[in-house]
Amino acid sequence: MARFCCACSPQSSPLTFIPKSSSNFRAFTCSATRLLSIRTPSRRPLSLTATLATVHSAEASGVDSRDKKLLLEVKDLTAVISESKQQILKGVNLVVYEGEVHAVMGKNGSGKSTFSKVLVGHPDYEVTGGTVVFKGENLLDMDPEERALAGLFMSFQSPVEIPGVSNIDFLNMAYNAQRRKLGLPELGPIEFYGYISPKLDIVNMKIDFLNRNVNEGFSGGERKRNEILQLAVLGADLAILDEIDSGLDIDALKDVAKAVNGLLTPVNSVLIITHYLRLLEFIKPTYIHVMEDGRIVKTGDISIAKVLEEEGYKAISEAQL
Ligand SMILES: Nc1ncnc2c1ncn2[C@@H]1O[C@H](COP(=O)(O)OP(=O)(O)OP(=O)(O)O)[C@@H](O)[C@H]1O
Repeated sequence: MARFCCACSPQSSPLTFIPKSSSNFRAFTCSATRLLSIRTPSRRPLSLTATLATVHSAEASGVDSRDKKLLLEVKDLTAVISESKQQILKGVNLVVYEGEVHAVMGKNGSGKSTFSKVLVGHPDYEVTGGTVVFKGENLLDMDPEERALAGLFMSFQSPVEIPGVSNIDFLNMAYNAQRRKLGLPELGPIEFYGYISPKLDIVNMKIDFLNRNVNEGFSGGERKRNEILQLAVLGADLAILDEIDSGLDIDALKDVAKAVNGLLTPVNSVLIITHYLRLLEFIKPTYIHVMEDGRIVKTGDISIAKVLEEEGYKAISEAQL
């Protein structure tokens, strides 16, 4: 089933709801506007060298990749900022199979969000090299809407507000746009209410949030829950969650992690961008990648996050020597 992240007007085809720039989340690219991861020498774990090897995901697990279906394959991806032509991604390689949870960690400014935005086709960035294959198709050939319809969902680091549009109307439109594309009948307001109501429990959100304008006046934590609600409504083969844990209190973090875990199936995958081990203790990642200066420089298991938490990124750099 094809899935996507957000949609626009009831008349328009479903469109990926992409903020124009990180600093101006009220500007959108589509007709949505109208709508509205070591060491210190003495403490280095024995297994560290193996853990920190830069390896292909399947090789890292020892799992025979023939048993799993390939979902996403990124090879030598390079990208620049469209306006300035400054290179941010300098050759990203990543392989995601169905049912896997990948976490991308890395210092501020290492390129994590840029990588995820490039995957969903954000216009702020221009791909200058490499390939991205998603479910056997060339992702880079698709516009953002097609990427969403192909099953890519992204929750942004700073979810946008949509003044004048209620959450339930927005989600209903998005869901119906998806159904139209699939040749399915649309759900009217009452049917959609029946569909979405149980999903509120997944993210522990009160029903009142459905009638409020999208993200308007929402606290940071409420915005993040709302993002996961969108994911629960629309579904995704690959959900990219950019710092879904930022600004969450402990209970909210657990709720969001539980919701994400509840949405995981053997055939879909999650790419989580995070700075903290605490989220990864709730959503157990299959692999952790460390991004540095626009490249994934390390791949391994949860122990990477543990070492990072204790010793910081210096440990990663030292381990490379
Ligand atoms: N649209 C843009 N315009 C100007 N600079 C940009 C733009 N997008 C990204 N950058 C720059 O690219 C670099 C990587 O940014 P990015 O947001 O991808 O980092 P990050 O690893 O996600 O950081 P953080 O952990 O702080 O969220 C940063 O130096 C950032 O300032």
